[in-house]
Amino acid sequence: MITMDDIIREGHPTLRDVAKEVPIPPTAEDVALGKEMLQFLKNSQDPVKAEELHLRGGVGLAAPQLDSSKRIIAVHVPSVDPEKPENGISTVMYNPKVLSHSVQEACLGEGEGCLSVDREVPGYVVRAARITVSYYDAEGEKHKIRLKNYNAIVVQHEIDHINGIMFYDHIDEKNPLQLKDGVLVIE
Ligand SMILES: CNC(=O)c1cccc(C)c1Nc1nc(N2CCN(c3ccccc3Cl)CC2)nc(N2CSC[C@H]2C(=O)NC)n1
Ligand code: NI
Repeated sequence: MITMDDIIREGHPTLRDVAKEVPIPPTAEDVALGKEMLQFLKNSQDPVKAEELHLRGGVGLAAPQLDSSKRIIAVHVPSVDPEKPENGISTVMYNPKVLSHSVQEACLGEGEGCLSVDREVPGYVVRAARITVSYYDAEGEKHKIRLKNYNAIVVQHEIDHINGIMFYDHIDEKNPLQLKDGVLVIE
């Protein structure tokens, strides 16, 4: 079971590597890793388990954060509206790829956090508001999905990880809290 001890922190060189594509269909090892990553996110959002296992809450995790330089990400974003479960996303993506994105940009109003960054880094992380992503699932089936708002932000944050990019690389150092016109602020 993955705990915080398995998550490498900023400064560890693997976080800056470009991760390698995994064979499709994924190997049994990569399927097991993906399952563990998703379970970690679910545990991290469960008040009892998070307390018991001292987990920081997360909605996304990338294999490089476990010192495994592979293009595998897990996202478990609960829908804010229980009546619309389809607004959340819970899946493991193998070799995810952003096929296209909106010109429109968006950011989280409260900035971004990362399980590999043990400090608050204030500032807006401006990303595409909508993306079209292709990826393979654990069975090796290809998917092509459109994401928007929070789901799009999270998947972009995790795909950054498999490209060696940290969220604060996107923050404007001079004006971290300045917003260009037209950037959608997601609360
Ligand atoms: C500096 N200000 C901030 O961090 C920040 C500050 C306020 C609000 C937000 C919204 C912020 N931002 C931010 N909050 C999150 N969570 C909110 C808490 N939540 C969670 C925690 C516990 C149980 C269940 C859950 Cl659901 C887990 C997710 N997650 C991310 N990111 C950036 S994209 C990948 C994603 C990630 O999983 N990071 C570990 N950013
Ligand atoms: Ni992160």
